[in-house]
Amino acid sequence: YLRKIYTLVFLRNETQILLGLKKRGFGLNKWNGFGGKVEHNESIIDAAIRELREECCVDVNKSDLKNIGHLEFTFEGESILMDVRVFSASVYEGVPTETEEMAPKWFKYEEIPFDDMWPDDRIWFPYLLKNKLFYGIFHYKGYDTILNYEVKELKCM
Ligand SMILES: CN1CCN(c2cc(NC3CC3)nc(N)n2)CC1
Repeated sequence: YLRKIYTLVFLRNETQILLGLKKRGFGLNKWNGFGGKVEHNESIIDAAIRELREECCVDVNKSDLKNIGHLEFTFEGESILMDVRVFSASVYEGVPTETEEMAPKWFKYEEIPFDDMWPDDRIWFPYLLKNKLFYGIFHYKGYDTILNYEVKELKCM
C-alpha cells in the first residue's frame, strides 16, 4: 500500500465536541474533526496544528494536543492506505470560525450527527468519548460501505 498520513483534531469540553461541516473537497457535507494532509516538510503534530488554524482559526499548543487514536483505511481495488492520526485538545486559543473549508459547530456528546459523518465514526467514537486510546483499521468498498473493520483499545502509548 501507498501510505498517506492525515491529521484529525477534535476540540472538546466537558459537555460538547467541536465538529466542522466540510464545505468542499474530500468528505464534502460531512461533519468531522479538523485536519488534512501532512506535508513532507512538517511533523504530524505541526500539520495538525496548522490544519486546525487554517480550517477554523483556532490555535493550540503542541503540549495541549493529545494523541488519542490511530485509524487506517483501505479501499477495495485501490492501492492507497489512508493513515489518520487522531488528536484532541481541551485547551486552545481563539473562537472557532467558519472558513471556506469548514463550518464549525459544538455538539453535545449525546447529539453527535453520525448519519452525516463518515460511517466509521460511529464505530470508533465510543473510544474517544470514553477517553480510551484506540487503533482501528477499516476496509471500505467505495466511500459508503465498510466491508470489514477491527478497532481495539491500546493499553499504553
Ligand atoms: C483529512 N481527512 C481527515 C479525516 N479523514 C477521515 C476519514 C474517515 N474515513 C475514511 C473512509 C474515508 N473518517 C473520518 N472521521 N475522517 C480523512 C482525511
